[in-house]
Amino acid sequence: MTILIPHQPHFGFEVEEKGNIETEKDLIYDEGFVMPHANSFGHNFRDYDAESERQEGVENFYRTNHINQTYDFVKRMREEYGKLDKVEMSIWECCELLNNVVDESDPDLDEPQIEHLLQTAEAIRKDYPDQDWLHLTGLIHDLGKVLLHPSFGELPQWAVVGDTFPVGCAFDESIVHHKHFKENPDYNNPTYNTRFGAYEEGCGLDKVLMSWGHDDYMYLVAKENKSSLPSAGLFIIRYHSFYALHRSGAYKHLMNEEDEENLKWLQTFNKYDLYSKSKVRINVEEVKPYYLSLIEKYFPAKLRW
Ligand SMILES: O[C@H]1[C@H](O)[C@@H](O)[C@H](O)[C@@H](O)[C@H]1O
Ligand SMILES: [Fe+2]
Ligand SMILES: [Fe+2]
Repeated sequence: MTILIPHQPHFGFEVEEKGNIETEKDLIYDEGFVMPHANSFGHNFRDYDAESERQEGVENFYRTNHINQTYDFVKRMREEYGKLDKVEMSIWECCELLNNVVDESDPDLDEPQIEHLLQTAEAIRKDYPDQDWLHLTGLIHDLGKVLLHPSFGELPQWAVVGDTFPVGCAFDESIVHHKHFKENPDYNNPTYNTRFGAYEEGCGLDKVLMSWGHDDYMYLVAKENKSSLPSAGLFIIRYHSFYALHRSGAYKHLMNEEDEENLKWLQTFNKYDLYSKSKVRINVEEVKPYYLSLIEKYFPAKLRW
């Protein structure tokens, strides 16, 4: 089976597809999975200009996010949260904790987070039954949102969720609500506001500081706790909110060869992350044993967060 994206703007990259589907009626396949044409609110997915009350909140979110995510801020957060001295818990305990947090940046989702995690993972599992690492990546990719929880200092939304982007070089125009960067102190700083800024051509994304949030934090948690997920899994977790790259093709000049390889998996993953968002609930108890077995395979029983 293949997930096909209706009315999808150009991706900027060739995405590996497992088949070609041309007409809308073809969107219905094997087990009846239908790619939704609209999100739960009746809008296109990721329509940041749709007029609604929810959008106003989303734009406010991005305004604060764009003003405050500076190079210095990101460095400080990476140092502080890289210590992993806040909590000790298992991956599943974290999934449960996440259920109490709300993501104010997302125009497509108002379901509890655990639903989104399982919807993503289960949709991938149907299409890629043999890639168990990718199922688990689906389950855990958003766990970094626990930073919103009181036991993590209750970080504000703008420091946890939303799309991410590099800091330390110019903010690309393709970033959602780009205009609000004008109020970011780095915007007028000549060290940080050029195409390369603090970086060099082909230096590799690992060298690039990304705006602070749930992606990079969860990557640090997985890496430091010695997860055996393959490099593509860690890359997906770390850059899944980097739409300027994986959707618009910006910042490619900072990538190295390994990034290019991993990006293919990220683009595959993104379809499931985005288009599986729906009101269809997954039976948690039914699928829990399967995911617990994957967690056991790729992670220690308790992790430092
Ligand atoms: O609003 C969403 C949400 O916060 C997702 O978890 C993140 O990965 C997306 O990039 C963002 O647009
Ligand atoms: Fe996310
Ligand atoms: Fe997600």
